[in-house]
Amino acid sequence: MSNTVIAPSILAADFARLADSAAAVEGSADWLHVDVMDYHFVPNLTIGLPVVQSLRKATTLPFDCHLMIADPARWAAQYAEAGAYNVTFHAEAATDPAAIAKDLRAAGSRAGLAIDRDTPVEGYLDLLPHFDLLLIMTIKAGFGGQAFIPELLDKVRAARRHIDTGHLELRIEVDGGVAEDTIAACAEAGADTFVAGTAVFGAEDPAAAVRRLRALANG
Ligand SMILES: O=C(CO)[C@@H](O)[C@H](O)COP(=O)(O)O
Repeated sequence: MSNTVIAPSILAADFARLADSAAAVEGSADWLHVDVMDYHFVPNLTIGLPVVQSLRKATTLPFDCHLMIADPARWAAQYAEAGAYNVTFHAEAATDPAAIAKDLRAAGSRAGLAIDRDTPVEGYLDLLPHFDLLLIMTIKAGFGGQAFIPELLDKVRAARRHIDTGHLELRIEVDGGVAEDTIAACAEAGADTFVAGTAVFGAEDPAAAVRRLRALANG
């Protein structure tokens, strides 16, 4: 059975019709990726806890919340309490990532650690046993629709080696510019979890786009 997870990013959806956008990929997607940006950690502002709480009631898809926020120690567990399946925060914004991961698990979600474009992954590999997912950005965090940066797959390769050698149970997620022409390279590098915004919600048929991405990831 395939281990592949496809997580459409609602950043590329119509924000006036978020529930309809979620419904469009129910049955084809595995998770719904929810980008939370606070205009401090990144220069963009999207949605926060009240929207996540409301949207949680509107779809059965598990939420993969990606917190691009300056103070994850203060907010992350509240997304778990709001019903997120997975909550990922940025290594660059955390003074004690393992403590936040512990809080997330105690609050009932899985814990994810995100590494932005300019952050080497090596300094965080020893923390991975505290996490369920490692998100490696394949763009600079902050905006959808950017061009995929293939050089960043070296971080995926390094993380995959470390995870497999250490027999760790951890997903590797890639996010940014993941599309039909880039997803196979991400899978080959060792990613098993794929965020795609424009490639899904920019397509005429989002569910068909998810199916195509899954087929390409699975080779
Ligand atoms: O976290 C982010 C942006 O910072 C992403 O989740 C984007 O939403 C990906 O969008 P596409 O590159 O797939 O359009």
